[in-house]
Amino acid sequence: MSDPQLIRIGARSSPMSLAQVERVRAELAAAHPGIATEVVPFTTSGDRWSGALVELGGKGAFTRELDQALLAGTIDLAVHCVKDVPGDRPVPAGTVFAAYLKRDDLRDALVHPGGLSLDRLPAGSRIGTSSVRRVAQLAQRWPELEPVPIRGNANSRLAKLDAGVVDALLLAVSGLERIGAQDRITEILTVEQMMPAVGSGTLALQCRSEDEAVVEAVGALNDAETFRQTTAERMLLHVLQGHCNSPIAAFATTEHDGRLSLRARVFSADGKTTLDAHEWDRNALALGTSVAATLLRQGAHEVINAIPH
Ligand SMILES: NCc1[nH]cc(CCC(=O)O)c1CC(=O)O
Repeated sequence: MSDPQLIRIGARSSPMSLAQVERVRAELAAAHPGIATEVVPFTTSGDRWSGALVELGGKGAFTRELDQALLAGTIDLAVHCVKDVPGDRPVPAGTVFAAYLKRDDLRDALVHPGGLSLDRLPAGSRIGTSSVRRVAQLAQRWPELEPVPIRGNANSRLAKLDAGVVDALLLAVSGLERIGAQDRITEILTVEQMMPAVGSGTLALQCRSEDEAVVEAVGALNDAETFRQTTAERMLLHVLQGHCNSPIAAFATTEHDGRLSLRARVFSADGKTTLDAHEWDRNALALGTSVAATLLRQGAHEVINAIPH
């Protein structure tokens, strides 16, 4: 099949999103020097709304408008953080994830202007994060710290931190690297301290399924191990059927012998209950299903449904 001449890429206008699109353009240019790319800017409902995301009426606040533009044919490619893609339902009909880029750092980081770590922060320190997963893990390990809801893109959160609205921020290492703010990191949290969300650090490239030339061209950017890991993580999320307020953490890695390892935790909102599972398998779908089943046997549905949503 012949290469498409032009690929129009839909991008949210935040600095992080634009950096992600520039990475995609660079990788596409290296793989297919003959294909031109064009960036089509978007503002999604998740970007416009500064309140709690749960009030936006369902998941996909950062992906819905891009899905619609893809299906309407005004763009050919959407770049998503896998972390922002709802996991309890299939990818929208008529679209396909044609590639997962090689995963970046999947850990979370603390940004504290005074340079302290979470263990050293004084009691009552206000930690800016709206992630139920991070809030539950803060409550579990650092109950004396005070999570404070904060929204907006990472740059605006850093500006709020500098203005003294909060004392510190929890943000993804990969996101801070993408906006060139890695020098603001004061502590990188271990996966044991702060288990990452499904899809952390991974970008997915979404195309129209019928657009075979684009699917094939974009497929050249796929990283095979990231694909396996993401498949296992998203299968777990699909089987657990979490809602948008579910504190679920999970990450897959590839062992030296080629098997996948998948660790997952489900937390109660107050962090007092933690369900934990860790299994290995060569088959990503079987592994995601099995780890989810283990968590369900431990009572994951009860823990998930006890949280208002
Ligand atoms: N929730 C928003 C979001 N979605 C993806 C990233 C960063 C990149 C990633 O983890 O893949 C972020 C910011 C953050 O959590 O700090």
